[in-house]
Amino acid sequence: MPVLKHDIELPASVPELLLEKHANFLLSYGTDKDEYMYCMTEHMRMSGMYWGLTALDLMGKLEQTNRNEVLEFIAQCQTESGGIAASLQHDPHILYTLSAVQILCIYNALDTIDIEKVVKYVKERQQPDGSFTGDIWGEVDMRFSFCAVATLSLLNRLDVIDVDKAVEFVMKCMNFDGGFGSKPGAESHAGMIYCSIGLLSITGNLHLVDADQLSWWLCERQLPSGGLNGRPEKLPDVCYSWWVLSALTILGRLHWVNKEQLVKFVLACQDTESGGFSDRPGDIADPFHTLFGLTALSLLNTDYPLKKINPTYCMPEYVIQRLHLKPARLD
Ligand SMILES: CN(C(=O)[C@H](Cc1cnc[nH]1)NC(=O)OCc1ccccc1)[C@@H](Cc1ccccc1)C(=O)N[C@@H](Cc1c[nH]c2ccccc12)C(=O)NO
Ligand SMILES: [Zn+2]
Repeated sequence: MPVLKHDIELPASVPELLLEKHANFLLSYGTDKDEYMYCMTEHMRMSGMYWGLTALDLMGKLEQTNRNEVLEFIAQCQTESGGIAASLQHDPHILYTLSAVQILCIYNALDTIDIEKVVKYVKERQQPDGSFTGDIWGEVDMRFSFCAVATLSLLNRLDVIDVDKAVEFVMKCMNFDGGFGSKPGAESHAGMIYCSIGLLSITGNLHLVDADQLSWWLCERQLPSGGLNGRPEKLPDVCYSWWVLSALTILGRLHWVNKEQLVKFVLACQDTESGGFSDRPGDIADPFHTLFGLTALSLLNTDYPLKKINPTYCMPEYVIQRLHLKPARLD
């Protein structure tokens, strides 16, 4: 019987949090506009900026960023439809509309865009069955339901959609294992569980899930290396620390994971040369995994000097409080 290899060996010793190196990695990311990775990620530039800015704010480095340049870029990415694109000359999409609104909330600069037109664009995405399309081309995915509800709640405009129908569609995506997939019948995935629990947290419907069964499935993601995967039989990946831990925090069962082992795994994902975090020890660091490595350490209440992250919005807690938002949690 072949031994299935779904885990990795951790190095004997792992470095402490290299905070300054991670700040420099993010601050210098994208300075060389011709750099290969910078060009290859243009189609999700707005999300990339959200990952970098949120991570820098958690490390207390937001004042070292070029606020005016970012606000100017976001204003130029808003299209006639009201939706916001990932980059100049790209088409609007609900994923990047959320990322843009998240950045504007962090900078406390929502007046940079036409809010009424953003609200109209998001409202138009809702289908008769309560689901949401990502853009005008009609792809439905439960991720987009979370994007719609998160965006509208940040703008205090949840009144423009049918929230009950939105919740009804999310619950159709729940599986027998207590998890959630991208559509009714799709297999459970930690990222989708984050989106469904986040939407239920914002709309005050957490009573609809079986917290014990779902939390058990989430804790099953932890492997001997201490890392978490996104589905059974998959390799551990530092970004799944976020998808799993944020959902467990909202469900009031964060203490069910082995914190010490997970912290060791996350610290092992740091790139001691370039700075930043990679998905697994030894891989290339990127802004996406850097944000989710830091949010994991923030949720796990380590002694490192990081601001608190809000598990529902994946934004600094002080920003959510400034907006007077109180997403629900089970205690
Ligand atoms: C498009 N993405 C993905 O598919 C990543 C790929 C990956 C990274 N490590 C393992 N796979 N997967 C991913 O984000 O899966 C988690 C997930 C999936 C669906 C819904 C929510 C989260 C990543 C980008 C990426 C691509 C390739 C390599 C590294 C990062 C991505 O943009 N993820 C989205 C996931 C996400 C986060 N918050 C959300 C809120 C609503 C909807 C989606 C998201 C994101 O971070 N948006 O800000
Ligand atoms: Zn990952």
